Amino acid sequence: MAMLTGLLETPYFTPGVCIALLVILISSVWDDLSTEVPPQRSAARWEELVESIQQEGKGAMVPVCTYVDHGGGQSVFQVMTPSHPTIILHPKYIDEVKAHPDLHFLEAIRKNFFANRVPGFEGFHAGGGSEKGDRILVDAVRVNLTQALGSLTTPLMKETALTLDEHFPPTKEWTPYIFARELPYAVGRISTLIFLGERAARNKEWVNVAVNYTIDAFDAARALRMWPAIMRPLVHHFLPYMNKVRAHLKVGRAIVQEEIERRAAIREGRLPAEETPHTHSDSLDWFTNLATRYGEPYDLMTGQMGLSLAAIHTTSNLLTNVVYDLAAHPEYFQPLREEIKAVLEEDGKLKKTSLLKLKLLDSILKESQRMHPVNLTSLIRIASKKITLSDGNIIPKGAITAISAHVVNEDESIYPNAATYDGYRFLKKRQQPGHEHRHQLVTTTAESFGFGHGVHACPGRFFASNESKIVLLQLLLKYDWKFQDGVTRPKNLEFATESVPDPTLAVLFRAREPEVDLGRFYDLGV
Ligand code: HEM
Repeated sequence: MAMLTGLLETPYFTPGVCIALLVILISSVWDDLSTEVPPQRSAARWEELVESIQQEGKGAMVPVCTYVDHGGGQSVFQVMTPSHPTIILHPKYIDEVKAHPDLHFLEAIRKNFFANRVPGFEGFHAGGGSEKGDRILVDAVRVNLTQALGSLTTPLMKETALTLDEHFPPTKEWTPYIFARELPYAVGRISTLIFLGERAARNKEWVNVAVNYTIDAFDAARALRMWPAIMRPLVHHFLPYMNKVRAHLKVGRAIVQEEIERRAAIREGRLPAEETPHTHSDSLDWFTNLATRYGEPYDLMTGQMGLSLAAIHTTSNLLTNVVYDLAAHPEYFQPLREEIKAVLEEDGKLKKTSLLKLKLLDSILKESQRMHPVNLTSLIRIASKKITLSDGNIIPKGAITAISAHVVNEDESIYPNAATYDGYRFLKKRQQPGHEHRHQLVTTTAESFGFGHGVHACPGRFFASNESKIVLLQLLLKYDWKFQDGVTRPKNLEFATESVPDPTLAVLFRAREPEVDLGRFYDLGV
């Protein structure tokens, strides 16, 4: 006690404590400090970005593709993105990167989203950082979801029909919809049916969280990056965007918890089984089983947010690009409808294999993805060691890297007339002997990596493909759509590495009589 009193009385005590606290603070944010983008170079809020990009000359960020085009043929160079300096690699390195043991995908995401140091970004760190924890989300999607696809086509067909009727009520008159803004809620509902069951899918509060957590978390990250790293542990408490993100998590957690408890009550006989619309095993079951198998604790709620982050806006982005591309090329409507009609009539019901037969639809999706990938780079990684590439180029330890996608997507030797939209492009490629499977939407290669490539290639792409085809086949049979008079296919908004279809454009929709009675393919009476 006397020693403690003596210590408190020394003139070194207060400065010593202050220095110790400063050291703790600096070391806790050192990772961010060491690679900080100066706040004035950080991107503004999303709405401001859209506005600034639309008013030419005020762009807050220069798109990465500008650097690639003007990079003087360099195959490795560094750019500032809103989050970190990023080393952009030419696609010729893709085979070296795709399975490199010292280049890590989830670590890169963790770094971009403050490594779980700021409450609110838990959805980006669903696995908690352990190897087994991280595998739970990936395996749930790669194994459980993909294996279930065969039994999911009918529920997807039904939910899509109900969802489209709600979000795009069919009318005889041409009706304008801001499609890009409305679609994420439709995709959010349809995806939730598969991830979390019917009750959550029909719960608007949940769909709102699932859709807006992603948007607000990206905004919050941008807002937080406007502050120097050393200030972030303090300012995050006061930023309105951060509070919004944390509010989403709170609402989402309550809904997931209620669903968990409801299912437990049914299992234990406290609620009658018939009250549950839980018709198929879903991510709550998959996560729980995998967590038990791997002996790893797992937060089911953050797993859900991880799924929403990965699935909703990526799929909506692809579908919006297809809708814009088809509005610009209405000559594809008829052949697509004929293909769908032929397959539905031949199969009598929509099977997983029916979707494989929709080869023109597959080609159309892949062409839109080629011309408008969701990200202008792919295979984003962080180097855990200094890496020397095969040609001697060096990636320093701790650097974030990404492969430029548009160099390949616009390569005339791979895609002749690359700047011209050709909905038949991949169908024709598949017609070459031996190439039947090489050019499907879900196939990733060194020439087509909109879903990534290699060990981290998107495990959700089989589901995304099926879901997209089901939404499109219903849109095509039930509606005509077009741009308003004088409007042409809007250019996507590109900033840093992101590419987003114009989120403000009104597309005109009008109901039509489907060639096939779609009611036969699902039972809306349930
Ligand atoms: C059109 C829709 C989609 C696109 C364009 C897309 C794209 C991607 C890309 C580019 C990656 C990173 C791959 C890499 O770096 O090598 C990725 C990873 C991932 N995606 Fe998707 N994705 C889509 C839909 C989905 C869906 C629907 C799900 C879930 C059901 C999903 C779950 C995941 C997961 C869990 C990862 C992480 C993989 C890992 O850690 O190894 N994605 N996705």
